[in-house]
Amino acid sequence: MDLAPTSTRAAGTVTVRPGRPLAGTVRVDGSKNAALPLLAAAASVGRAVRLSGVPASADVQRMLGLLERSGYRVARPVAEPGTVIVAPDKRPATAPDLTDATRIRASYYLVAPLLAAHGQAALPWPGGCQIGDRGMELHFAVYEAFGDAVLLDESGYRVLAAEQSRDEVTLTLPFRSRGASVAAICRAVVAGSLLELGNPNLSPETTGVLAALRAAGWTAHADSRKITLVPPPGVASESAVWAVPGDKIEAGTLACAIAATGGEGRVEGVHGPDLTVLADLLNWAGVPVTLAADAITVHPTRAVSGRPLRAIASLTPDGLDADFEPALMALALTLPGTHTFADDINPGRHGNLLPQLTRLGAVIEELSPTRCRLTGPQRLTGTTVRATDIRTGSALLIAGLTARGTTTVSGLDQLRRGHADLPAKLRALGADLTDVPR
Ligand SMILES: CC(=O)N[C@H]1[C@@H](OP(=O)(O)OP(=O)(O)OC[C@H]2O[C@@H](n3ccc(=O)[nH]c3=O)[C@H](O)[C@@H]2O)O[C@H](CO)[C@@H](O)[C@@H]1O
Ligand SMILES: C=C(OP(=O)(O)O)C(=O)O
Repeated sequence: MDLAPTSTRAAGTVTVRPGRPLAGTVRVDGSKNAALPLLAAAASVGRAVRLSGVPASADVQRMLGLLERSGYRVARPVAEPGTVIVAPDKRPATAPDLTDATRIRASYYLVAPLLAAHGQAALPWPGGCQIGDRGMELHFAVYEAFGDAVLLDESGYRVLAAEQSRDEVTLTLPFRSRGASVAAICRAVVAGSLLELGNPNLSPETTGVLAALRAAGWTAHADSRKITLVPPPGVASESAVWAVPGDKIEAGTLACAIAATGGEGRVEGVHGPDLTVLADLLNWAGVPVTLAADAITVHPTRAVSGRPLRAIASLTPDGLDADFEPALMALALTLPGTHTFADDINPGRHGNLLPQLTRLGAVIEELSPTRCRLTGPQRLTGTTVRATDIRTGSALLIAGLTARGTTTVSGLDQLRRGHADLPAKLRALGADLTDVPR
């Protein structure tokens, strides 16, 4: 069963009009970028895992369909929306058709589950947001460190499992790739190997997988130097119970939207510490926010700070997640001061985002293809714009809330890849958003 990624009834375009400052309380969904690696880890552990908080976003639904076709049973208890139970299934007689793996970046997480089910993984090159050249050579170095063979061609890649699993695998990543770190963790789980991974990614999405494995019997340690993962001494058969954390990017986006309209509100259902870097930036720039264990609150702005926002995406521990940057840019257009932005991780992001904001009248100085500067506040004027990728879509909704007149945002299918329904959450805070029927 392919779990239909996008409802054909869902609007492809939305109109946004400015109105009252956003206010109220809203709850985020589970995080796409946390759910995807947790699903891969669940399929890698070789027993049933009950995962709650699984969002209805299109990429996650597509991943569930891919797992089903890869040899995993995916049950959805009707009485528990958002919960799935992933368990090994009978191995399909024929090689699975995974051509739609090309639609999402995170299809790379399927390698370990496929190796567990079939001894090999044959996948097309991944897709997802078109935000620059998005390599996979670190993933291949990971598999080779486990003794696997990797074969590449124009259409995709094949990983053939090592004949003999290695007791211990040690490798150091050249940079802190989240995808390659999770790939190494899931591969170690399938191989039953002890893993020492140097220079790891320590984003909450990666450490969340380690926490889930700990709950299932693995011993895991992570610091900025390395991740150590030790398999459990025996084979456990009881099912594991994991939860997808609330979406930190959705929470940050909603906080930026509230702040951009000069409103006040509370965004719940998120792990507060995941928003520390964002909250520090907002407070510095004069947007008062407070974090609780499970929420971020945006308070009314009291004084105009004029302090420059510096939103520099980074893979280092405690760095700013690149996916926050577009929403911060839309917010900065309302804040006094000269603000700087950089996303060297996703080199095509600004190439998507800046032309769309410019259509709304934003004046942004491009310092390089990945760095820019703008001085706020700026007066935007509504026009038609396009959500070329998930986070550009989020930024355009925020910008539309502050622009004069009507902003028409098309390409909502992109936005829904990452958020089941971000417009509905904005409406719950009072935003004037209207779906345009297809
Ligand atoms: C599904 C998911 O979680 N996607 C996120 C993930 O994407 P992505 O999978 O790109 O993230 P990684 O952290 O693995 O990679 C960071 C950068 O290094 C590049 N790279 C990575 C591996 C490799 O073998 N070769 C290579 O060149 C990637 O193309 C990317 O430009 O992190 C990005 C940066 O935080 C986020 O914007 C994405 O939302
Ligand atoms: C870039 C993103 O997604 P993906 O890596 O899945 O394309 C994103 O979530 O903003």
